[in-house]
Amino acid sequence: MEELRIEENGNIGPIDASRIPRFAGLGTYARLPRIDQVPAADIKVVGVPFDAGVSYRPGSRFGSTHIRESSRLLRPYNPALDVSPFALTQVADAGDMAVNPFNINEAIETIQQNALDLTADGSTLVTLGGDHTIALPLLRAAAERAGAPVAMLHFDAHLDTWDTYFGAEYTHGTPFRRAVEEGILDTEAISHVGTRGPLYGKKDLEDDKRFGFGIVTSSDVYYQGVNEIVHKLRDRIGDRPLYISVDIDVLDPAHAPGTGTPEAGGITSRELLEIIRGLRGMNIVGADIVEVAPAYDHAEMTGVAASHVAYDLVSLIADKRANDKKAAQA
Ligand SMILES: N=C(N)NCCCC(=O)O
Ligand SMILES: [Zn+2]
Ligand SMILES: [Zn+2]
Repeated sequence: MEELRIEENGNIGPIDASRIPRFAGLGTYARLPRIDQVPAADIKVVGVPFDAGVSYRPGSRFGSTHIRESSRLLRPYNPALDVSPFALTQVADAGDMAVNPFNINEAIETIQQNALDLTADGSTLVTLGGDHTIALPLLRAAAERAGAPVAMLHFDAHLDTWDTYFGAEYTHGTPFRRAVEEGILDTEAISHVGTRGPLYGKKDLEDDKRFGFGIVTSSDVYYQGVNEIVHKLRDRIGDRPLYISVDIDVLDPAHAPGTGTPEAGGITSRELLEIIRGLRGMNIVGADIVEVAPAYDHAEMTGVAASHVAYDLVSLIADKRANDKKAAQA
């Protein structure tokens, strides 16, 4: 069937939902073109269906597909930011990385290499996971492309700075300890947002602090509010190259039941989106949304939340790229 797409400023956008029902046809993220349907892309949405690093419920290998399927209702104009991301930049769906489900070390190598290949043209990646293990190779690639350690905002119920599970170093609970050890994070500008729930011991927090992480807990979001938190985060990060990692379990299980390690007392999807929107103008060099496990989802709640988080991240990146381009031409 012919794909009737919206085209603006020479950018090939989503299939037009006023001419082809949004529930029809094969699903890419936001019904955007595939990478092979555009000459070049500024922003690439890519899936990493990998969940061999999980400590509890499996299933986030199906997250990338679920987020795409839950993104059919997205529309091309983002009024919260006054941005039309797909008109400002060329955004495309780069499909899924083919990652070995039986060998974590090989999977990590593949993800890092694919991320480097995809960004060789200067484009920015927004990755749909997959479990949180994948953030490590994505961060390695982001730091290599930035030519320096990167700042990071990590939205999660969990610290993910634990050391090992069953002796394994590369798991979804350990990516950010490895990243600090590898020197790929700018430890002056790294923060968790939304953490909560029981830990193994007080030492978890002591270790985490020693690595340089700041913490904005889920309770802090409740008591301080979004504006104050955005202000503090912006201050800490400034214009450093910034990687954003969003574990969907940062949301309360009431907002995102479809995840592997749910914790009560989380932030709302509104709070998460508002904090993300508050990052407008920052130098985002890559982002991921991980830990969506559709077998535990209901009515696509988790998928819709994740697809909207990706949409606001794409909007921020598109806005910044368009403004930088304008400034360079002036
Ligand atoms: N990254 C996520 N979602 N969870 C980590 C939980 C590690 C644990 O089982 O203690
Ligand atoms: Zn988590
Ligand atoms: Zn996590």
